[in-house]
Amino acid sequence: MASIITVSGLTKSYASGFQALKGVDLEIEEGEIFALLGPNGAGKTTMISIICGNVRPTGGKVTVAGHDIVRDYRGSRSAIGLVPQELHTDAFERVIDTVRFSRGLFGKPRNDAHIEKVLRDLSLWDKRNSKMLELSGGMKRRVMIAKALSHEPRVLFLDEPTAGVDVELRRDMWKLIGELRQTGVTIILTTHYIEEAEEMADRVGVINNGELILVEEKTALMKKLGKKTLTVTLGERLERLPVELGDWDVALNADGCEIEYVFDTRAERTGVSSLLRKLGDLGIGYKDLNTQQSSLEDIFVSLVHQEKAA
Ligand SMILES: Nc1ncnc2c1ncn2[C@@H]1O[C@H](COP(=O)(O)OP(=O)(O)OP(=O)(O)O)[C@@H](O)[C@H]1O
Repeated sequence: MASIITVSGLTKSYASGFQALKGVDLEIEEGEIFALLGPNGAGKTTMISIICGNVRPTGGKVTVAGHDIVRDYRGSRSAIGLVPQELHTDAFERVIDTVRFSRGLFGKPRNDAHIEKVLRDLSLWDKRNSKMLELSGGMKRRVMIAKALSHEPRVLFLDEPTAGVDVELRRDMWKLIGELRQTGVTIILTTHYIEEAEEMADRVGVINNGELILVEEKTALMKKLGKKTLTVTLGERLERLPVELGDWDVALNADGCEIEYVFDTRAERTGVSSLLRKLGDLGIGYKDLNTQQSSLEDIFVSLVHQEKAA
């Protein structure tokens, strides 16, 4: 698939001398949902701000829809819709006016049909004449997305789209973002919520300390780096783990009714069959076996941890 954003050798040193980005290379494919993960201060906002033309890079090159972000700022910026973290709109402005106004900022002619489509897609059409102060928090967030989509961008940046919202609203937002992708827009989101990336992203990038330490298809990433946990539901409750199981990374859980064994799926010998044999030898019966892939969160924590150790 064609790239809609190309980032090569991107560096950023702030006036303080702090190097926030240390040579980032990244290609974003048209139509994908890309999640950028990273701990606080990793460089996510710096990178997005550079791509959107709000912060000047120190070195490297970025193009958006074929436009160089420095030499052709207007061309690249008009291909981008940015939904910032903070909600800022005039409390007394009507929904439809604030969305129309955003379109006007890009010098685009009025297009009522497009504005109506955006508001309908975001379930805001019924609220078009409401003042901003009359809306719930979730609706206000949707208005920010409507504003970002008002000038028909090809790429939508969402900076922590669900920061500080309740679980239900977060799920609504995920559904909405999934629906937006059906319209063909490329979506890049930053998030601290790993389950957000796990739920929605096609690819995941992990940035740490100004470096992109990993970019991978989400499913491949979870398979490749994942560990699995085998849960053995015991026939009878155990008081304690037999010493004979000391060779395996096992724990006794669920009040003595389950043994959990964490193993590396990539290992030549996972230890699963020998563990089960050993249980048989010890006369420990089981009722059920279940394996579970480790979450993106486990993978992320271990990646960042490895980097720190290195
Ligand atoms: N204007 C600035 N001047 C100096 N340093 C800055 C400036 N803006 C950001 N930084 C530093 O650059 C680093 C990266 O910041 P950035 O905001 O890009 O991180 P982030 O990954 O978005 O973090 P968070 O998840 O906390 O928003 C941080 O150490 C930050 O203190």
